Amino acid sequence: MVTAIITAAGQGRRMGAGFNKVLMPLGEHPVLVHTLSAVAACADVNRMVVTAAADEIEAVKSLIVRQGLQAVCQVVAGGNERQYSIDNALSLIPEDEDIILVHDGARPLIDPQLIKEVIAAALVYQAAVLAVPVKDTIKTVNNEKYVTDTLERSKLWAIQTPQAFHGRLLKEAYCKAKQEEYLGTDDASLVERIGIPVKIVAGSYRNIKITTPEDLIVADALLNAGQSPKKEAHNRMQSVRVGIGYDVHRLTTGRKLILGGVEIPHTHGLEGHSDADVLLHAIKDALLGAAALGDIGRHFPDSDDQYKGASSLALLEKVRNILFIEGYRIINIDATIVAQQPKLAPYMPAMNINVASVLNMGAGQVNIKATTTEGLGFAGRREGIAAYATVSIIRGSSLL
Ligand SMILES: Nc1ccn([C@@H]2O[C@H](COP(=O)(O)OP(=O)(O)OP(=O)(O)O)[C@@H](O)[C@H]2O)c(=O)n1
Ligand SMILES: C[C@](O)(CO)[C@H](O)COP(=O)(O)O
Repeated sequence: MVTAIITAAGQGRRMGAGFNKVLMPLGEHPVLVHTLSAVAACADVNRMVVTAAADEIEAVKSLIVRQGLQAVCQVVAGGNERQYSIDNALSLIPEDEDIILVHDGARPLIDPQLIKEVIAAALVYQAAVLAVPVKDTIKTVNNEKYVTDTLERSKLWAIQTPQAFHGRLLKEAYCKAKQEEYLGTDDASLVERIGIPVKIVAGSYRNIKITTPEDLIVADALLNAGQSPKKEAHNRMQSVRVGIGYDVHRLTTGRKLILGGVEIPHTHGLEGHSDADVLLHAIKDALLGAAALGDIGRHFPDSDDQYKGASSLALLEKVRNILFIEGYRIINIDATIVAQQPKLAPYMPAMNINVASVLNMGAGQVNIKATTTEGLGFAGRREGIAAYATVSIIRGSSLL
């Protein structure tokens, strides 16, 4: 289960509007409504806990009801600092929650796909945050306003929210910070203090935090510009890449024949360390290849017992997460199975659905086909089955 804490209990002092900036209008709705809608649009988030100032709880509850989110959204009173608000929210979340995600109510332009990516990264790395490379030169300055140091920009990233963590880990980090009276400006800094490495996931320059009055103007302009592919592409350095995968497994008796995650009745099955799903192996190699991330042997070595008999569909999901973490989305997959027997046509639709659903793709983005070799070669002699796959992926576009 994934719970998202949405922080909305601030006062908006730097905005200087005299009331909470997350309740200020942006386009047709208050800032907080944009944020809640974006988080609710991420299918990987199961429920939300929203922090609200004691005297704004009713206002926040009514926004939640207006959005029809009351079944999945709880409201909790905030504290004097962002960190204390989150501490209150944590007390409503079960000890064994898989992932707890924290997102600023004041970041209304978050792309639901980026929420998905940071959750996927947290599942793999325990702790993950969205971030973008800084654009300005950053210097440290002393109390007399003299520069004391110029930091090396290539190593500097501006940290955003959402930030996602294994549930127990975030609770432990908050507990330690409380005991030691440490006050951080983000959640990852609390986790860093207990010695856990935090993984960076490429964020977006659109994901601004509404803090001062000009931020509202910028957010309004970005909202009006919508999901302009040109702007988003420019911001996230769009690039399309292709990959190829090829695999062969020997046919043998006493094994199941599994292709595209579908068990196919046959006299023979494929030999292998995992379930030997030759089609999914070719697709995974193509995906990793397109992202220049090696191959399945590197990520899931057959010398490792945890992959003995492993489901290739489960490993395909891991490959998807690896690509998400690197900021890639999959455009399309085309694959061919080379098998003399059995006849595979009746099983193609089920294979197509399996691949598309695990990779969060539409059925029309995946094409699986099969051919015989007219009796020629190892496939023709029914000694083995081969599969070829080509894929294209894109980085830096929210179009898919
Ligand atoms: N005690 C607090 C302080 C902040 N927040 C929330 O945390 C997010 C980030 O905080 P910030 O931008 O600092 O908001 P404010 O505290 O409202 O702004 P300011 O610091 O200018 O007063 C905001 O969504 C804010 O509502 C919160 O839930 N509880
Ligand atoms: C968590 C955060 O949004 C990461 O950039 C930021 O640190 C919040 O700071 P704030 O002063 O509470 O706005």
